[in-house]
Amino acid sequence: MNNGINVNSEIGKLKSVLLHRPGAEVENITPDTMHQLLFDDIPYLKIAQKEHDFFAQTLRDNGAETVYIENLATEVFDASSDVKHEFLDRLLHEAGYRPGRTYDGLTQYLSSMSTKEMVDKIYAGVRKSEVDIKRTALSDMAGSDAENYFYLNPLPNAYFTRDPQASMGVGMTINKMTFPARQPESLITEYVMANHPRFKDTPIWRDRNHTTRIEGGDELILNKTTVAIGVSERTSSKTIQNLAKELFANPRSTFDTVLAVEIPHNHAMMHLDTVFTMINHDQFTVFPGIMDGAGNINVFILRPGKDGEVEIERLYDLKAALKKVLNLSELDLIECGGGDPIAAPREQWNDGSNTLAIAPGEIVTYDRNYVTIELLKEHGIKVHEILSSELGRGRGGARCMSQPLWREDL
Ligand SMILES: NC(=[NH2+])NCCC[C@H](N)C(=O)O
Repeated sequence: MNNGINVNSEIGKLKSVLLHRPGAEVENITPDTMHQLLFDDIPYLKIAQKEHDFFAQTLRDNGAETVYIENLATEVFDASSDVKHEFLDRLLHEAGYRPGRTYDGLTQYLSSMSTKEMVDKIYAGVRKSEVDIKRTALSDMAGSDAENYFYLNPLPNAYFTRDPQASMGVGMTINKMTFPARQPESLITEYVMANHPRFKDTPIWRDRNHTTRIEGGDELILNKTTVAIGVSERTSSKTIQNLAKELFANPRSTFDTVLAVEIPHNHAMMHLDTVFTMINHDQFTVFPGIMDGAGNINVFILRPGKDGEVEIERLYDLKAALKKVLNLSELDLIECGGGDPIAAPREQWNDGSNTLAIAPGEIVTYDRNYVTIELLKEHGIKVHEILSSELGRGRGGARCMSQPLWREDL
């Protein structure tokens, strides 16, 4: 076991990774709620679990320890009932409950379970019909509260462990998520990071108690000194500048360059890693749809400036910007779907650009994106294919489903 965090690249050999096995929460999606829950369909849970287990086994077979966030949270709450009760209080507060009949009823209900059952229940969601709370207010009977079947909504996106936090060097960002559907996920991270002995003394570069947003799918570690961050539907430019300031100033951080990449703001490309991933020292996957007709895209290089300020250089060419920050004379951008006008968007939609590097030039990716896979192989990449019928319905691939905790340094 490797204690703490060590992630100084996207491609160093993967030694330890944080996962969440999809559970009952996935069966608490309905056609009425799926869009608000950020899903495009309702996965078949039994198959989604099989596919997820296959993914996890692939990572273990290749030398990575798989750590499940639900187990870390259970360990934390088992170790201290004070921490457990403080967490429940925060969770209920953030869901809008204040001490009173519903708050007390939910606290009692959740505390009566074993800790593991409680954690699983928090992911699954708590239905109104399963708790005995007298409901007498008008809002219980009329309006949108009455229409909602849940006291606590399910967290079906939790198997995309990439997003609520991001390992960066020896530290982490714990993220303020954009949509309410995902906000409790990073509260769980906060409690794990603050209380699990495994992460004692881990620096938190930025916590979730902010109004501006960032998500892990936008945070890519290019090397020990450089991160790329998407300006996206989920991550704001303000957050990026503030985080850059913190990374440049904090003596425990090794980062002195942030590359901000502006991508279209829409659901199919909600994070940078849905359109761009690093797979080798000088090789990347990229979805051509992020550039305009002339091949341009807004990229910004942020570096330490005078008096603790951040200096910003604007460029319009992703390749040129990457060469500059990585100090490379050549690099290989491999287009999703080979850049074909039909195959590229189809495979991007199914996370063809969302690859997880487990070593330099060696990746894990969904089997269904065969056009991209062929091309990757032609470019010398070693590909481990994983099953993808159900998992992809939540719009995330191998990178989204994994949060590296430890990579070997290059
Ligand atoms: N790193 C990623 N690209 N994660 C994908 C997350 C997908 C999830 N349904 C969401 O919308 O939040």
